[in-house]
Amino acid sequence: MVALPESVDTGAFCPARERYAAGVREETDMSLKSPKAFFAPLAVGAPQPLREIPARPSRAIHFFDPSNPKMVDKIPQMVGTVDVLLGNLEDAVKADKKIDARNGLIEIAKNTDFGPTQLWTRINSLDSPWVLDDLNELIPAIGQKLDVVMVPKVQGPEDIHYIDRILAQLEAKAGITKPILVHAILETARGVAEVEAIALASPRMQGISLGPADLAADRKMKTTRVGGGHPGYLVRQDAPKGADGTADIHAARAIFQQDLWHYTIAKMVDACAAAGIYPYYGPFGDITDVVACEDQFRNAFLLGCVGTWSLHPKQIEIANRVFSPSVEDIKHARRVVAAMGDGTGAVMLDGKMEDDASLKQCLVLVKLAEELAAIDPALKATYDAIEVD
Ligand SMILES: CC(C)(COP(=O)(O)OP(=O)(O)OC[C@H]1O[C@@H](n2cnc3c(N)ncnc32)[C@H](O)[C@@H]1OP(=O)(O)O)[C@@H](O)C(=O)NCCC(=O)NCCSC(=O)C[C@H](O)C(=O)O
Ligand SMILES: [Mg+2]
Repeated sequence: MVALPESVDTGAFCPARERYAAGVREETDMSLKSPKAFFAPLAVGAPQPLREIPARPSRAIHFFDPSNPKMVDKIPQMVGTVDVLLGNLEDAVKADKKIDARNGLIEIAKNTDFGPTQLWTRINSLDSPWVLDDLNELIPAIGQKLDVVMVPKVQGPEDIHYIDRILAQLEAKAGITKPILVHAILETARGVAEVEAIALASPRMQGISLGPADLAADRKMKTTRVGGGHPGYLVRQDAPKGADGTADIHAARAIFQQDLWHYTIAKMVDACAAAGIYPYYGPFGDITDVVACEDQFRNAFLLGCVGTWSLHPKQIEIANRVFSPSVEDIKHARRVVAAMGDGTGAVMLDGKMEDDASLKQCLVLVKLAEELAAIDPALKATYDAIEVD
């Protein structure tokens, strides 16, 4: 039993202090060196870290500015139509609105029943004058309702360790019973180089999103956009031979625009999959080009991402559709599952060989469809109506 020092204020009830006073020290491990210590709470009285990140649907992480009354008005009616509502405190919120945004988020969180919709926030960057107050004020006020804290401009695992410890201290002080998860944005060159270490930095790590705009600036790419492609990043078809046998470089040739983000998304997906956490595409800034937005989202879905950001209400429907397996995919997946019986061996289906590896891919889709159907009644009805021939 450890007695509290005389100097400690024993006024208001504080669960962490009570536990500390009772000598509950063995639950934490300050060394952080052994694999066992990885799952120890980082502050006495903080909730036990999760051993597995729950697979909660998060097709669209919808950004809103809690200092913008027009956006705030729309939040209650968005509950249930989007998987994640994210109160953004960082970029896109004007400097003189930072405090309003933080207070606005606290108000919305307190006064809204989020039902099946998750509540996330994006805090200010770790080098900003606002981040410490963001955490100090949000966690005691609404920590029990916050599912995930998104951390921008993460450079390496040390940034996650820093947030991890502060969250544990604040959770303990506020008596929060479920651990708040952490999501990193991949938007610095060093962050990309360290993505595997970031993904493994804490049991709180829920996932990682691509931040193409800041990443482009940090890498000194020569683009001026928020995500999406670029017409100059292309491959051109070979020139046909001219009459003199040399290449006719002026002949009409097909050009194929390439994906600027393929390498980074693939690297992020591998890091997340290896760590058991979830990868996301980020923002698509051309709000009017819903077609290219859908293409970018679909590329990310096919590569392994589970969701994306939506910046405008019109992007929510696109994300929900693209990040839900199609009827055709589920129909095919169920046929393969049925045809593969106990899952071993190989069979022919429509002229194609199916084996345990293609079965496993099909099971990824079937499992995702089940998870989405559990929270989306319209999608459930669609999937239930599928008839497998
Ligand atoms: C992009 C916007 C600035 C567009 O806003 P606006 O011009 O007002 O659009 P509309 O007139 O079409 O809006 C119609 C109504 O819908 C409301 N609205 C708009 N956006 C939202 C929203 N996100 N959530 C809720 N409601 C919204 C408008 O207020 C209109 O209402 P009304 O007048 O009553 O009909 C704007 O959409 C916006 O600011 N979006 C969020 C931008 C954002 O969060 N950016 C930060 C994320 S991207 C980033 O940070 C980059 C990344 O980190 C990286 O590095 O890559
Ligand atoms: Mg950014």
